[in-house]
Amino acid sequence: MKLVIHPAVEPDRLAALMEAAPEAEFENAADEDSAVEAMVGAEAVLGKITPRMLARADRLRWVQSFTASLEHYIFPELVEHPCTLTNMRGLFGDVIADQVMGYILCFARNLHTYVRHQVERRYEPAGGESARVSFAAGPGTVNAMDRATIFLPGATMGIVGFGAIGAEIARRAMAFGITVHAVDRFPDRCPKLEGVEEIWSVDRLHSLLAQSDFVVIAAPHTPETERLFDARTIDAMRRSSYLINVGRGAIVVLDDLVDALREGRIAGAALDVFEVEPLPPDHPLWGFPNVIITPHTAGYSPVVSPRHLAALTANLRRFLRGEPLANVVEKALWF
Ligand SMILES: NC(=O)C1=CN([C@@H]2O[C@H](COP(=O)(O)OP(=O)(O)OC[C@H]3O[C@@H](n4cnc5c(N)ncnc54)[C@H](O)[C@@H]3O)[C@@H](O)[C@H]2O)C=CC1
Ligand SMILES: O=C(O)C(=O)CO
Repeated sequence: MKLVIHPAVEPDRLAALMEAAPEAEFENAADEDSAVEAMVGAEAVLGKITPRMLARADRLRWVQSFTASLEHYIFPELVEHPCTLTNMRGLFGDVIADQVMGYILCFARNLHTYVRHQVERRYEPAGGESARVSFAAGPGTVNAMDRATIFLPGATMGIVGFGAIGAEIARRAMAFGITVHAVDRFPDRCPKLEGVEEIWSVDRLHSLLAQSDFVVIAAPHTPETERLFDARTIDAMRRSSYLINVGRGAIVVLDDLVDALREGRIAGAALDVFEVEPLPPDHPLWGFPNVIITPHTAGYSPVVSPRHLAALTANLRRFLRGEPLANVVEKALWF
């Protein structure tokens, strides 16, 4: 059986795939032209298939993407084609959830502000010296402390997209005492997690936003989620709440977010993904002290590469044995 890998993987990865499927013939295609050449007779593509590759396919039955998200993979002919498409959902849940809790702890305890202060050798409470607490100073000072911090066991989180990542975020948030709600395209298919208040359908997004101190986007970029967080949606959030996006950049309209931040219509944001990546150096988002920017690295961890290879080889074995594949996606939902 012939399989095309595109783009080509490292020799150690190829060796692991060959070991998992000694009976298969692998074409580790260095570029699109060689991948197109190799498509005749190929029954599977591991990685990215392009329209030119698909046009040459005569025996294709399976495409396994190397990523969880599919917006750069999917095109009309692939949606129409009878091959099965599988993705890499589920590899990143715990890793990305740790990063989300990192953002939340920064906002709750002002750690991002103190890191900036440290660069300036500035020994001062977030919110200025007037926010320093002295219990001898009488009423009012405690209010200043209240304004500068968030007590997590009293906080609420709204998760948009309650899949593998969303569920792990919820698990950690609940361990900090945060009350968690969510919306999802398919509430009935979501992981069942004790303690999560409710998982609503997406038509209740605005109710979710109205009651959340932290709004976390962990959904894919699909036609339904593209530009979902525009000015109208952002305005449904509380003025005191923070927007966190670890899903995909195209879900949040950055110009609208910048306007909301400028006008104090939300408290801040933490973003790992952007409409345009890399985020240009002159983008206004860089200038906000209440914004944390990470360069699409929320999924980085030493555990991810071994998990990726294990998921790939496991699905490859299933395919060769004719067993049902893991992480089959409904192509039409993505286009
Ligand atoms: N920042 C990063 O480095 C990474 C980001 N991601 C992003 O996270 C996304 C989710 O990954 P997983 O949790 O592993 O996938 P998953 O498939 O387990 O979860 C996605 C969830 O979003 C839901 N969903 C789909 N359309 C929706 C909509 N219109 N509104 C609300 N929910 C909707 C799905 O029903 C599903 O429950 C990926 O598609 C990718 O875009 C994934 C890996 C790394
Ligand atoms: O797999 C994905 O979708 C990613 O974003 C990996 O970083």
